[in-house]
Amino acid sequence: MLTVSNFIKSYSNGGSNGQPVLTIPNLHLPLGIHYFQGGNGSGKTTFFRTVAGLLPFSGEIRLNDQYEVNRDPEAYRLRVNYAEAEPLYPDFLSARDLAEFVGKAKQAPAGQLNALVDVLGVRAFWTQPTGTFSSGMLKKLSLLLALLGTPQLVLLDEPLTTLDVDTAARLFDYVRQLHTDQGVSFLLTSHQDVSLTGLPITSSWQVGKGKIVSVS
Ligand SMILES: Nc1ncnc2c1ncn2[C@@H]1O[C@H](COP(=O)(O)OP(=O)(O)OP(=O)(O)O)[C@@H](O)[C@H]1O
Repeated sequence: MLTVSNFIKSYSNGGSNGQPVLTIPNLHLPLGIHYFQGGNGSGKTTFFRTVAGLLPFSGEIRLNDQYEVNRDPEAYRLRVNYAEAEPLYPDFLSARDLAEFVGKAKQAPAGQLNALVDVLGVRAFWTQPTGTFSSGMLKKLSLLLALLGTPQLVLLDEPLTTLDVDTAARLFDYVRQLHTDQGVSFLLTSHQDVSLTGLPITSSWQVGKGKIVSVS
């Protein structure tokens, strides 16, 4: 499903003293739900943001042996969605403004947005400016945006953080269904016990010391 090769990511602004934050000679993730763990500052968000096509890097990231993130950016980004660990949006935009915009860009099927509004429980603050949102409300919105369209891969960075228990249960039921019925793959990070999601984890990975290694 996802192949990463000859990957080197450094920040050019002097972060990590200009040393690579992550080096990945070769990583192949089959269709599935893959869990990435690691301490603060180990590189999980850097990895997810790069796989989402948001950060420059050296190397190749290819989806389904077909779409390379830099060579086929439109096709790739139509198929790979990302929910940030700590989402931030322009204060004056409402959940509806953002969802309608992203829904169009991601070619969301008819009726999908309405269903996701119920899964994530965002109807109560649908037209409110995001500048007034609590951290949990922002999290729900970011998860909703990441599920719009027909992605083949969804990256969920810390989906458990700040999410209330009932919403988390509905979200992970929905994720399980997408995986089982439509073959959607997921990458997850969590500082909490990932078994709380109830999801079948295909593989686990440890991020640290500039590398990603398999956890058996
Ligand atoms: N925009 C940036 N500019 C420079 N350095 C950065 C930037 N973002 C992250 N880093 C550095 O990259 C390294 C990895 O950070 P990253 O945010 O990927 O870690 P993380 O595993 O997601 O951490 P956490 O669990 O705390 O969220 C850290 O050394 C951090 O200082």
